[in-house]
Amino acid sequence: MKAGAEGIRTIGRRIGKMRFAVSGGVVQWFPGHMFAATRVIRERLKLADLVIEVRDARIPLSSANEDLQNVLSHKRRIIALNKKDLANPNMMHHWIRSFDSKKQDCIAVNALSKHSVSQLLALAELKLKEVSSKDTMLVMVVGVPNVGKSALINSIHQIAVSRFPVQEKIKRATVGRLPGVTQDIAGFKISNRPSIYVLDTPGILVPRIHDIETGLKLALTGAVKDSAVGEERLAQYLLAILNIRKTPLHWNNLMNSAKQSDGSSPELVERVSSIFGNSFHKRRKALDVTDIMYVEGLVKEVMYTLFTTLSEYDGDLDDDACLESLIDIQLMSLQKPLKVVHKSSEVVRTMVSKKLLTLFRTGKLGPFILDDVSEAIM
Ligand SMILES: Nc1nc2c(ncn2[C@@H]2O[C@H](COP(=O)(O)OP(=O)(O)OP(=O)(O)O)[C@@H](O)[C@H]2O)c(=O)[nH]1
Repeated sequence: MKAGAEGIRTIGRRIGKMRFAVSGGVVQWFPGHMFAATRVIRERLKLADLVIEVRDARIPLSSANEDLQNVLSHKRRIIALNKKDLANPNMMHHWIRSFDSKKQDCIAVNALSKHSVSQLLALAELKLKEVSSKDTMLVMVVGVPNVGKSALINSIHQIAVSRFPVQEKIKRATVGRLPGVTQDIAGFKISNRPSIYVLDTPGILVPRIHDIETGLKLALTGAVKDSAVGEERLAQYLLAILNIRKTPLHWNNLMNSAKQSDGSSPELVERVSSIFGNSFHKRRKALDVTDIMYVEGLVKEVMYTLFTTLSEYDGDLDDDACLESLIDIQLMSLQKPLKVVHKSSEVVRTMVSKKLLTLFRTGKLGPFILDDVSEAIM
């Protein structure tokens, strides 16, 4: 196996030209309601004293909405890089520094953690108090689909209720010139003197897909529906990234023990035990072979399969055709650890792809950041 050292940007350019990427054309997925929502957001933004723009920490650049960047950059704005638990912390550090250097407030958050969301709210309060002497201020949450806006609003709601048990929701005058579009704006109170309210309905922005790679990234992280791209194409993209970055080679802690594995289902407990050593037996007793152990074993098997297929591959990975052939081998080899059984190889590839995507999206394959910080613009 040979592969040159490549930066993420070069990887992106290269992948964008590969057969699986080009074959389906540029990713397009713009449900009509999103365009209407963007119009409403533009109107509402006029009322907001501060905007929390939620982006996916795994794609800090690709999850921005370009159409509104002009408007947003003239507002007081905090960029919340959400799902930080799924993002590589070292690379995240570089991203935060990059935003800082452009005087853009930015914070990495986990919308599912109240502690993390409290930190975001503290920053929002600080920013508002610094610059405004108004008695009542409004914070608006916006972001492209699936970045965690609702999860964030839910956590904010819980924090708001714990601070102000009897929540007074505020009402504002009709917003927007369009008939039938949201008449009132309601929010959760998070602070007194000044009164700060966070609008309870997040704004959904249309992601801007300029190239194939951006589309694939948005789909891989869930901002664009899988069906707009196709699961297999997405899995091929994911495998291309993993192989070019040589990520499976870093999973080498599994190498020795898992070599004895044969991949058959009844052997799972023994194989997992060989990977985890004695600690597995202790945990297994305590948990009585729970689903968690099953998934952990499965993940280790997947990692080991990707590790062996990559390390044993003797083609030149700088060559696109070789990389594609490795990806093909891997998609078929993953059938066993992912326990996919079907007569049709097409169905097998789709099912393997779906399961692999789930592992990636739930962070089971480790934390990632797919965007290149050197391309950062706001
Ligand atoms: N791991 C992780 N998952 C998160 C986080 N925030 C949200 N999620 C998950 O991401 C998925 C999407 O979250 P939502 O809050 O529905 O995202 P949204 O931006 O409101 O999505 P739309 O309604 O499509 O615009 C859900 O499964 C959440 O549980 C986070 O910080 N970490």
